[in-house]
Amino acid sequence: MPRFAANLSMLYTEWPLLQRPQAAAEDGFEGLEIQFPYTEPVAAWQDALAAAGRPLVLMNAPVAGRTPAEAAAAWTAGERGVAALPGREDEFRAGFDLACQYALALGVPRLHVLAGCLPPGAQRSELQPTYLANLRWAAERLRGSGLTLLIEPINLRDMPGYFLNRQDHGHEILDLLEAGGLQPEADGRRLVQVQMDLYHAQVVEGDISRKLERWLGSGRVGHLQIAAVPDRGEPDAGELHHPHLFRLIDALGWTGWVGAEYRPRAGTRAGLGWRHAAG
Ligand SMILES: O=C(O)[C@@H](O)C(=O)CO
Ligand SMILES: [Mg+2]
Repeated sequence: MPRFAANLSMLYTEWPLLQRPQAAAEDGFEGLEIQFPYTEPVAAWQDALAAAGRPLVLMNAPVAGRTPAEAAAAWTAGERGVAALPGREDEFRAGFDLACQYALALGVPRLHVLAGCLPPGAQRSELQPTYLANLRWAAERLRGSGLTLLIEPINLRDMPGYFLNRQDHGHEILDLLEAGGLQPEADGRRLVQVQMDLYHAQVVEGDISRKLERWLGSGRVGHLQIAAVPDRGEPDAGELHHPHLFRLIDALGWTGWVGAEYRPRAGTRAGLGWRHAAG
C-alpha cells in the first residue's frame, strides 16, 4: 500500500491546527502535509510535530504576502499564487524565502509554489515567461538545501482562471526549465517536480491509470494527492476506484507519498474507512 500523508488543512479541521498532527498520528497516518502553516510560528510547529512523531512532507509557499501575517491572510483574501503574475516578482521572492525558513526549520522536503490566476484578458502565453523566471530563481535558491520545488496542475472548476491545469503543461514547464539551463543537483535529484493531484487530473483530463503509467516513471513527479471526484470527499466513492489506483501506484514502484487531500463528508474520523481498508 502507498504511504499516506494527512492534509492538515482539509482533514482534522475539528481540531485546532496545532493538535491536528497528533490526531492524524493516532489514526495511523505515517506523514502529514499542510497548505499554509503561516498562522502559527515555527517553534509551535516544531513542538506539535515532535509530539506527534510524524514528518511534515509537503507545504505550500505563501500564495501572496511577504510576512507570516500577510501569508496567513492571503488565501482567504482570494489570492491563488503569484509565481506567474508579472509585476509581483519581489513579493514572490519574499514569500518564497519565508516558505524556505519554515520548511528548513520543520524538515519539510517539498514546497508547492502556486502559479496564480490569469488577470482579466491575459493569455497564458503572456504569463509563462514570468512563471519560468520565478521558478528558475526559486529552484536555484533551493540548490544544496535538500528541498524540492513542486508545481501542481489545478482544475478550473475549483480555481477559475488558474494558470496551470494539465499534467502535460506541468511537464512542459519542466522541459523548458531544463532547456533554459536548469541543472539537477550533483546527485541527479531534480530541483523542480510536478505535484500530481489525481482529483484535479480526473476533473481536467481523466484516463488516470494511463496518466499514472505515463508520468510516474518519468522521475518528474514529486508527490501524489487523492480525493473523490466530483465531490472532493473521501476516496471511497465517485468516478475514481481508489483500490485499483493504489494497486497501480504500488505496481508502478512509487515510493513517494500520497496526500489525503479531501473534505471529509461527515467528520474526519467517521470517514477513514477507506484508510483502514487500504491497510
Ligand atoms: O489541490 C489543492 O488544492 C492543493 O494541493 C493546493 O496546494 C492548493 O490549494
Ligand atoms: Mg492538491
